Amino acid sequence: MEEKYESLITGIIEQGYGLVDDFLPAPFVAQIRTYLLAQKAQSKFKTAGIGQQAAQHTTIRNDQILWIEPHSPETLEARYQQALMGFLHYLNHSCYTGLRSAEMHYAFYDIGSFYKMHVDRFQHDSRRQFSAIFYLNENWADTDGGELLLQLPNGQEVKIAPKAGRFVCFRSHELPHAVLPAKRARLSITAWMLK
Ligand SMILES: O=C(O)CCC(=O)C(=O)O
Ligand SMILES: [Fe+2]
Repeated sequence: MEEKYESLITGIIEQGYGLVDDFLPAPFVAQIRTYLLAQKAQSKFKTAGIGQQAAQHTTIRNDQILWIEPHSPETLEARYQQALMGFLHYLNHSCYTGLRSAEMHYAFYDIGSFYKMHVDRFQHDSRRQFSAIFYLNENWADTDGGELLLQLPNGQEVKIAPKAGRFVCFRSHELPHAVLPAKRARLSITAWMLK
């Protein structure tokens, strides 16, 4: 994993975001995707909100989410948490980031769902330091939309397709970003590393 962690950090420092493909092996991605869909089928997802009161503003975002509990007893979730915490500890050792924990949820963007331009930090809570998104969508085509749109510090915009196994990370308070409307269901795990 170290090479992947290094490449993520270099990306964050040099261009404002890090991206690696095959963050975890494809069979794992397929399994956790199936698990997500099973949770969805059991109506465990809720329409996402905005801010700490989680008020619903479906003109800003209309995805559905399911929080993953810390230290999950579910093996698949524990494996993802292990990989993410590995990165968190690597960041602390190499960049003195002082991160303590992570919070994360599954996200399900149904056809037509989006999340308008925003930053990930709450107004009165600055604990969120890094945002990290792991995508679970096999055979995502350019025509499927649903890209993550990043507004980079240099003024450029980049569009990132939510392809299975892809992991993207950036500083939560620095980088405005949006999710463009998806033309097919778009599945992911979003995490925040907290101070
Ligand atoms: O799924 C993505 O690509 C980004 C999600 C996001 O910005 C968020 O949940 O805050
Ligand atoms: Fe976000």
